Parts: sequence; C-alpha cells; structure tokens
Amino acid sequence: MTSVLDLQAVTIRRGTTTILEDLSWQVREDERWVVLGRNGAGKTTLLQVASGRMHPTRGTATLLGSRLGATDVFELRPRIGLSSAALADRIPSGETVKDVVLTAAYGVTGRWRESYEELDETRANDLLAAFGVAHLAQRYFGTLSEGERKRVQIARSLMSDPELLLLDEPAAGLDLGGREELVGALAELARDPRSPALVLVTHHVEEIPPGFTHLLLLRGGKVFAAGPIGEVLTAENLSGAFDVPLRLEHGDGRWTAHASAGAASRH
Ligand SMILES: Nc1ncnc2c1ncn2[C@@H]1O[C@H](COP(=O)(O)OP(=O)(O)OP(=O)(O)O)[C@@H](O)[C@H]1O
Repeated sequence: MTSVLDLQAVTIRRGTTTILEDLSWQVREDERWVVLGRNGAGKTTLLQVASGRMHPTRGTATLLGSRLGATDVFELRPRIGLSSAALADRIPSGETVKDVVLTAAYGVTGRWRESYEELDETRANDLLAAFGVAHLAQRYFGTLSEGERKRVQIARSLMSDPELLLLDEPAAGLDLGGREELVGALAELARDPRSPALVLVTHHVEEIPPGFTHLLLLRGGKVFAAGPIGEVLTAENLSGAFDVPLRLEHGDGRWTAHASAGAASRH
C-alpha cells in the first residue's frame, strides 16, 4: 500500500523555538489516524506540514508522492482536504452553505464568477446530505450553529475528492449530542473504503470514532508513540503523553479517559 504522507526526520523551528523535532511518520492510503497530544504538543503545526502549508526546517516531507520544496504546492493542495477553525474563520458569513461546499472545487472561499458544472452541484448536495445538513443548503454560513458549521466544513473539505483528509479538532466547541453525531459521521467515513486516508487531530480519546486504525501520540514536538491504535492507545502511553496519571476504558468501539484517583497535578 502506498504512502500518502511520508515525513522523515522533520524539524520545524521558528526563531529559537523548536516546534517539531526529528519527527518521522508515514500514513498509507487505507489508514485512519488519530493524532493526540496536550496543548502545544505540535499537532496543528504537523497538519500545516501535512497539508503543504509549511516546509520543514530540516528533514523531508513527501505528500502524495511529491516532495515538498520540489513540487508545485498549488497543484498539490486541492488533493489534500483540510478542515480547521482557522480555515472556517476565512469563510464569509454571508455565503450560502451550498456555495461554501461548491467553492472548494476551485480551492477558494467566496463565490466569484466561477461557473459550476452540474456534476459539482450534485456532489455538493450529496456531501451535505451525507453529513445531515442538506436542509441548510440555502442558509447563510454565518447563521449556523457550531455543530452545523463543523459538518458543512467537513463536507467542503471532501468536495475536491482529496486523497488525504486532515481534520483539526472537528469536535471542538460541540455539545454532547453534536459531538456524538459528528463522531458517528466520521465513523461512517472511516468505514467507507472509498474514503481518503484520514488524519484526525484531537485532545480527547472520547472523540475517537470507531473505525480509526492508528494513533500518533505527540509530546513536546516529538513522536511519543505511534502505530495501530489497539497497541498504542494504552493508559501508560496516554499518561506519559499528557503528563498525568490516567485510567483508560474501552467499550463499544469507543474510549474514555480520566485521572487516576489521587493523581498529582501535572507540571
Ligand atoms: N510561529 C511560531 N513561533 C514560535 N512558536 C510557535 C509558532 N507557532 C507555534 N508555536 C509554538 O509551537 C508549539 C506547538 O504549537 P501547535 O499549535 O502546533 O500545537 P497544538 O498541539 O496544535 O496545540 P493546541 O492543542 O493548543 O492547539 C506551541 O508551543 C506554540 O506556541
């Protein structure tokens, strides 16, 4: 199975700060990865590299077979879907939900004189339906609830039929019902063999959808542990990555974690 993402000894430095250090990681096309780590561990920076938006200071990043630095990133970017709060903020609030999804076919936000094929319209409608937001197609993006926005954003990131889909904290800000609906939609995406390779960044094991196959634990910009989720997601690894003694439970394809009784606070 070919790698859609291949990072070799990637280091990212900004001034005197090392954000990612000597990080090696491969994602294959049939894999569904979760990236977990405490605040500041480097998760968002990692997605910036994985989406071709940031070049390594040292090391190599190969995305969809093309090495960053030796390839046209503008050709590459439509082939990699990214959904993040920062990108959502750039969506004009006066744009209709339908256009938010449609414009992704052209890698832009804000509808501006592009003409759309009927095929694009059908695909946008199908994606909105798949994420349970087809009834909102004519609403303005700015009038949606947080949960509705997240689902529209994921539909948007799938519009260009990417080979790799990166989701940065898609459940952040959702209430319990909204989170569970999103986890259900992502579980379906994970199960569908036609789906692209998936990478989901989160802080919470409760947000890991069933069907995700691999886990990367980041700590201080380095790989703390990585591999098949059943092997890597242990109380010991999680406690080490988050610097707090944690208990971990697993049932019905889902995980929960909480601090061990009497655990000292982390530093
Ligand atoms: N341009 C920059 N210059 C200096 N430090 C930076 C820069 N960008 C990010 N950092 C630092 O790098 C570290 C990793 O940031 P990043 O946003 O990747 O972490 P994260 O794991 O996504 O965090 P969170 O869970 O809080 O979203 C943080 O300590 C951050 O302050």
